[in-house]
Amino acid sequence: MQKIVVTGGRALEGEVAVSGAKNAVLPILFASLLADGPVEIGNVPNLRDVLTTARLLAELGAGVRHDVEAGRFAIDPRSVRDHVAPYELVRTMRASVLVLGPLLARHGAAEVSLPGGCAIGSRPVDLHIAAMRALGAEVEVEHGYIKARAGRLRGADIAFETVSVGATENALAAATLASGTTVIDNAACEPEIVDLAACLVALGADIEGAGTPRIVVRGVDRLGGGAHDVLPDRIETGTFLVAAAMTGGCVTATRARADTLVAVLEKLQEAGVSIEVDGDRIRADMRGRRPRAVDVVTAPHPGFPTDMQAQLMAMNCIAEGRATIDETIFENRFMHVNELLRLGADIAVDGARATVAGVARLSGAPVMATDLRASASLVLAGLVAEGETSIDRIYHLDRGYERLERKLSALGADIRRVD
Ligand SMILES: CC(=O)N[C@H]1[C@@H](OP(=O)(O)OP(=O)(O)OC[C@H]2O[C@@H](n3ccc(=O)[nH]c3=O)[C@H](O)[C@@H]2O)O[C@H](CO)[C@@H](O)[C@@H]1O
Ligand SMILES: C=C(OP(=O)(O)O)C(=O)O
Repeated sequence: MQKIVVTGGRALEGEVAVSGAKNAVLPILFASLLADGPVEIGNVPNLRDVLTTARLLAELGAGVRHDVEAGRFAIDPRSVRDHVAPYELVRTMRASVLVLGPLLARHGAAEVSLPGGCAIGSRPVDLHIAAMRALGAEVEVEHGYIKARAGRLRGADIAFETVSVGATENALAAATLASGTTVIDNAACEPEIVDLAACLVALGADIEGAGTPRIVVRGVDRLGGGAHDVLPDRIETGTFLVAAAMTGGCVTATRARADTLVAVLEKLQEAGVSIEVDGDRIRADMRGRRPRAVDVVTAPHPGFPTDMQAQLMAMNCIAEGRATIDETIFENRFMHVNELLRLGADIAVDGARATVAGVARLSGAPVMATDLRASASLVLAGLVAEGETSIDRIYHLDRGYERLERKLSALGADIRRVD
């Protein structure tokens, strides 16, 4: 199994180009199933989750061409004949549940394996199912599968009791082909929802309010082919900026979107990082300084993203002072704590709150990645730990970061992937 080996101590300097957002490209690729013409998606990151999505789309019968180097995907959904998303694929990628709405709306049937729990929490799908039912589908859960059937879906009022990114995306996609109008209340406001809506509109959908808690979708009879470029990954961007803050370096993230990560930029400024935004470039300058510890409470957008929590915790581990981190989205998203402790961090966890006291130095050790952002936090800690840190199980990292070790190495890190 591959590992990443980092030797800490180098300040990162230079420019790094941000890839397309994992959490936007996955719902968008699934939503292409709604169209009855070819769909071209650009700025597609080369990630394990994207390859899994391509396999799932191909398994359903879609024509799929993936130009990895150009970051382009061409999908022809007209040849889709199957409507089953099998366990073997779904279990490796929770976002597979996003195939439910598009398949149901376009083909009147979908069987999607329950994604199951994962390291960060139980991750139920009750809100996805309730939304499909509200749109007129019959949905049963049996033998580990969500089995849904419908004639044409009917527009409905859907008020989510909890903000869910995925359930909002499934409801939004399905509603585009429903008869009549759908109003989604308490919708997630993440930038990836806005990007999905922009792609659907490019295919001919009629959507208003994406990015606000109320989305209105007027159903149309068909979606045609079209093209869309995926927005930059705000979590990857944030990870590079934290790397600059932790190593006392100066990094410019290019092809980035500062407006999608305001809460993260504010926290970095509070930690003492000088942030400059110039168009699609974000520069984090921390030369000659050590970060101050900052309190963080994760929340739905525009709050501080749970997907940056582990990285901020890594920063607090070597910051000056003590700070608390409250994880309010997922009940078990502190899997990185035990591994950071192995590197010499001082962290105490009490329920959903971690209290981190900054230490003057971390020391390298073998550690194990448990989930995607936990892996990123261990790489970040490794960048400043004395000696060598080797990170095992990096298939988690490859699910959501494109060639992270190459990008960090280009910024001057001593990091390599080994077999
Ligand atoms: C592919 C993708 O975009 N993944 C992101 C998406 O995950 P995902 O869409 O799975 O996360 P949700 O926004 O749905 O989850 C938010 C909360 O709602 C709960 N919930 C969710 C659905 C449901 O049917 N019932 C229910 O109770 C979850 O357990 C969680 O506590 O948003 C998360 C929160 O920003 C991010 O961490 C993930 O990176
Ligand atoms: C939790 C994440 O992703 P997923 O929902 O795909 O597991 C993430 O991107 O940090």
